[in-house]
Amino acid sequence: MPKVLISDKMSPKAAEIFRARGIEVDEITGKTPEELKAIIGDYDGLAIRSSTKVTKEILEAATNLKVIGRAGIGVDNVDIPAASAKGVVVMNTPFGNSITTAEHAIAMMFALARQIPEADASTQAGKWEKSKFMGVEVTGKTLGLIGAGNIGSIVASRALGLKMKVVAYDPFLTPERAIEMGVEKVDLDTLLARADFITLHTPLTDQTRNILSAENLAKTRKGVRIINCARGGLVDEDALKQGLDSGHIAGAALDVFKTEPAKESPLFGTPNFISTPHLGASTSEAQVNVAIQVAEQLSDYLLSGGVTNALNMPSLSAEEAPRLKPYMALAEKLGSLVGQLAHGALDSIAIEVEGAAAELNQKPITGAVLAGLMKRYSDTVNMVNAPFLAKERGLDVREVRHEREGDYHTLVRVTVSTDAGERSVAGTLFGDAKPRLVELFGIKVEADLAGDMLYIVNEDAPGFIGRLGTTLGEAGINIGTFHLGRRESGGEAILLLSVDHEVTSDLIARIRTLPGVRTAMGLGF
Ligand SMILES: NC(=O)C1=CN([C@@H]2O[C@H](COP(=O)(O)OP(=O)(O)OC[C@H]3O[C@@H](n4cnc5c(N)ncnc54)[C@H](O)[C@@H]3O)[C@@H](O)[C@H]2O)C=CC1
Ligand SMILES: O=C(O)CCC(=O)C(=O)O
Repeated sequence: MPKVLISDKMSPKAAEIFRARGIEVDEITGKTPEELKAIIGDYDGLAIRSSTKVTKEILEAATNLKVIGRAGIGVDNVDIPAASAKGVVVMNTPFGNSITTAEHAIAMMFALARQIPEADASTQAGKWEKSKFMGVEVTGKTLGLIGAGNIGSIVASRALGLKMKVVAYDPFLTPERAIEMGVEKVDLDTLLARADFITLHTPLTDQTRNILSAENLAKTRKGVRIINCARGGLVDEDALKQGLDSGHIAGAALDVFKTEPAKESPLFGTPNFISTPHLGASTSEAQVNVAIQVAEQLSDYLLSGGVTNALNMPSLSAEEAPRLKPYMALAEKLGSLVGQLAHGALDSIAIEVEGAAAELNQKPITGAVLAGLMKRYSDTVNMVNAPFLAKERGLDVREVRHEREGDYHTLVRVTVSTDAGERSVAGTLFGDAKPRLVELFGIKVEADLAGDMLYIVNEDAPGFIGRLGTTLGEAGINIGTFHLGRRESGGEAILLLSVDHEVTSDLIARIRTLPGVRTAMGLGF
C-alpha cells in the first residue's frame, strides 16, 4: 500500500481522500529540514503547501518518493530539476486557489485606496481621525497588471467590473487574448508610466525577479499604489520603502515577502504600507479545492500511473494509464534492447508508433523507451527523468506517428543512430497486453524480452544449433525459449534465447569460438 506524508497544514479532505482510496497517510507538519530528512525515506508521496522546502538534500533522503503534490500554484519551494533528476513527478493544482488569490489582490487594492487597516487601528484606538483618512476611488483608474495568466485574468475581470481601465504587461499574452480579456496589452515602461495601481501576478523566475526594481519603481507615476500577492522577490523591498517614505508611492500592499516567514522588515510600520502573511490562497473554499485536487492527483499517480498537472512530465489521465501500461512495458523493453545492442556514442533516437499505438498519447511511450535506453547510464532512471537525462546528453529525440496499420495492428519501432550506424527494433502487443519483439535490425523475429537472454548472430548453416545446445548444456545452462530469425536461407541468422541462468563472460567467450558465430552477447530485462 503506498504511503503519503502531508507535511504542511492542509484541509482534512486530503487525508480523507487518501484513506478512502486505500493509501496510508501521515500528517506530520512543522518539521525542521533535518527532521523531514529523517522520515521522508518512508514515503511514496509527499503533499505540501508552501512551508515545506523540498530541497536537493531532502530529495536525496527520499529513497522511495515517486511524487510531490503542491496544494497550490507556486512550486518555488520545490527543487524541480533535482526532483526530475531523481525521477520524482512534481504536480501542482493550478486553478484551485486562483479566484481566492485574485480576490485577495482586489481586497488589498481597496484596503490601499481607503487606508482601511490604518483607519481601523486608529478608530479602535479611540482616535476618530475622520479628516486624516482621505481615500481615492478606483472607478476610472488604470490598473497595471504584470502577469496576465489565470490569476491576473481574474483580477482583470473584477477590475473591469469595478469600471477600471486595465493595461497588462505579459510577454506571453497574445493580442487576441488581450482583446478577449478586455485589457490593453502594453510594454512594461508604458504600464509603469500609466498605472494608478500596479498588481503583480507572475511566478518568480530569473526574468521576473526584481521586476519592480528601484529603477522601474522610479518610472511609475507619482501616487502609484502597488500590490503583490504573487511572490516575494518580484519587488525590491528596500526601494519600495524609499518610495513610500518619499511619498512617490502612495501605498503598497504585500502578501508575500522575499524572505518568509517575514517576522521583521524595514517596511513594517511605514505609513501606507499594509501586509498579510501570505494569505492569498487562504479561504476555506480554496483550501478545500486544492486539498481535494492534490489528494486525487497523488492517488491517481500512485495507484494507476495517471498524471495530471505535472510540471516535469506530460499529463496522462487515469483512464489512459491502464491502456498505456502494456505499451510502456513494451517501450521500456525495446529501449533497453536497443540500448544494450547499439555500439558507439548515441546521437539520435526515433520512436515511431503505428496502427493502434498511434491513437495513444505518445509522450509516456517516449519516456518509457528513453528510460529503457538510459538504464545503462543510470540506476535511478525512470520515465520522468529519462527525457531530462537524454537532453543533458544531447540526444536528439524524434517522435513519429503512422496512423495506418502495417503487418501488426499495433507497433512501436525504436531506431537509434550512433557513430557506428543505425539500429532499429520493433515490437507489438499480443492479445493487446503481451509485449513481443517482432523485428530486430530488419530481421523478423518473434521473442519475449524477459529475464536473462542470449543474443547470437551467426551464419545460417546446418549443425550450428546442435553445437550451441551442447555448449550450453556443458555450461549447465537451461534454455527457456528459443527464437530464430534470418534474412534468407544460408544468410545471417539471429538467435535470441531466454536462459535460466545469468550469462557469464566465460560462456560468451566459448560461444564466440563456435564456427559461424559473428556476435554473441548476454542481455538482461
Ligand atoms: N499569494 C498567494 O497565496 C498565491 C500566490 N500565487 C502566485 O501567483 C502566481 C501567478 O499564478 P497564476 O496566475 O495561476 O499563474 P499563471 O502561470 O497562470 O500566470 C502567470 C503569468 O505570468 C506571465 N509571465 C511570466 N513571465 C513573465 C514576465 N517576465 N513578465 C510578465 N509576465 C510574465 C505568464 O505569461 C503567465 O501569463 C503564481 O506563480 C504564484 O507564485 C498563486 C496562488 C496563491
Ligand atoms: O498554500 C498557500 O497558502 C500559498 C499558496 C501559494 O502561494 C500558491 O498557491 O502559489
